[in-house]
Amino acid sequence: MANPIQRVLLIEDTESLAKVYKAYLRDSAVVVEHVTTFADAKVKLANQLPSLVLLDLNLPDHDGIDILRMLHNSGCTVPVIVITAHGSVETAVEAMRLGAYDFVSKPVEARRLQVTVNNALSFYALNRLVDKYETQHTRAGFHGFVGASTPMQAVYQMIERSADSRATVFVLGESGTGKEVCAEALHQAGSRQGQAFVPLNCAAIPKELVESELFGHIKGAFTGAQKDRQGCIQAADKGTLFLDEICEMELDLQAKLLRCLQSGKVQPVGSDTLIDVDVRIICASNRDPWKEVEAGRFREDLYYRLHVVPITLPPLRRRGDDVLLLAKRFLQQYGSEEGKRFVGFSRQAEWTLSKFGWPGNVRQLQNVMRQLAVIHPGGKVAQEDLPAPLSQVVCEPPRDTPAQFQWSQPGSDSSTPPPAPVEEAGAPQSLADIERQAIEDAITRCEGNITQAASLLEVSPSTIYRKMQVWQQA
Ligand SMILES: Nc1ncnc2c1ncn2[C@@H]1O[C@H](COP(=O)(O)OP(=O)(O)OP(=O)(O)O)[C@@H](O)[C@H]1O
Repeated sequence: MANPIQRVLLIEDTESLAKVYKAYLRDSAVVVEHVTTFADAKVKLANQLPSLVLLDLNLPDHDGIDILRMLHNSGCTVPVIVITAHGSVETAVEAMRLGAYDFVSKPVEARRLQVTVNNALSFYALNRLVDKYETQHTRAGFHGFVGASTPMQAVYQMIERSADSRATVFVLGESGTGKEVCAEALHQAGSRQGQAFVPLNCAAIPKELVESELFGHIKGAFTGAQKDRQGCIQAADKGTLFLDEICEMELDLQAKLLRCLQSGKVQPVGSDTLIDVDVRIICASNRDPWKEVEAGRFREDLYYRLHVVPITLPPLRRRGDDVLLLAKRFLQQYGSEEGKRFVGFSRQAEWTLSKFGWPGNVRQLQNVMRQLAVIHPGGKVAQEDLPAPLSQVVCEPPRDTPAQFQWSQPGSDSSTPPPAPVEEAGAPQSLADIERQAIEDAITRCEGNITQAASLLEVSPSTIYRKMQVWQQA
């Protein structure tokens, strides 16, 4: 297909020079439209954007740099080549700052003009192609993420858009959905990527030590503080601090964190000195932070300071075919670590994987695949090869009726379907019911020990406690 005609808008108040430039560009396969004033240029640009603007800064009715400023402020990516007789360094710098593609001093040589115009047009065409490709292309992964589902495309876009900002991102999502992966992606996709990424899990550290972990301490600040120690905030200076499980932070510490964020200064425990820091904060929680505010466990002022850009990670059960994409990727990875080659799953195994509720999300899927890679000899994985809790699921591939699951009774042989016909099996269960049943079953099997049940299901105990709280309130 022939290339479309490229339109060049020439903004030049001297008619004779305009004629010269048009002559120079005669062989460049462009149509040159010429205006002599700022006002006419504005009208032309408002009617139709050209492929390129050739701009003389010295116009009779206005400073030409304002054309550049106008295009820049509107986010327009049309390349602008600035031509001026008054080629001062300041003007050149200002023009470049406003996004000018090139800066050409008068008298303009024919070859110089032809080369810069042709280069700018190719550059612009390429940029448009990349933009088109990026918006149309569905990504099967992004930084540490694997996933091509629509909800994950929205997550990738949010990460891309907020990566370069200093605004705090609050990552929300159930346990194991990839909140830390998201924080790292935000760091890697942004301009702080070469600097430190410091994660701090506020729930994993004894409460009395969190303050010193965050702000650092000086020697003698408390018993056991034998030397000065830098905290995470200082360690993340110029980079990113990831505060995981932020809702677990004590209220008095929340107040100190807020002061630090507002002042941009950190005060180590036991010290009078305030130290300047430049840190981008990303925080995460698997609780709803606003509910924590309402319950009086999270400061409202800190909530507003942190909850600037929320990114919610969908649970794995809402990611459609991503389950299989992830399962295959993990199995391949762990299989090759075990020196085995896997060729995928049987149809029924795929169906079970994709219809299972995955209460522990990607982390649980990861662990199931790791287990499979160890216990399975390699090749194709069948339904009966799937480890617990999937092995306990009797599933029936869909016919005309909705998908259905049952937990097999103790003593039954899951490797020998045939699955019960839908009518005999009772009413179809929702995913929430299946998840509840799985959790209750695990708790019974572990004789009420929540920690053991959590480890059996590959989720954190707090996930189970949270679910139980929801059931009690229902
Ligand atoms: N989309 C994904 N692609 C590949 N790996 C993933 C994805 N999501 C999560 N993971 C992996 O799953 C595991 C759990 O992820 P991560 O720790 O980020 O979850 P989390 O939401 O922070 O969990 P928690 O709330 O329990 O802290 C990690 O090993 C991570 O690498």
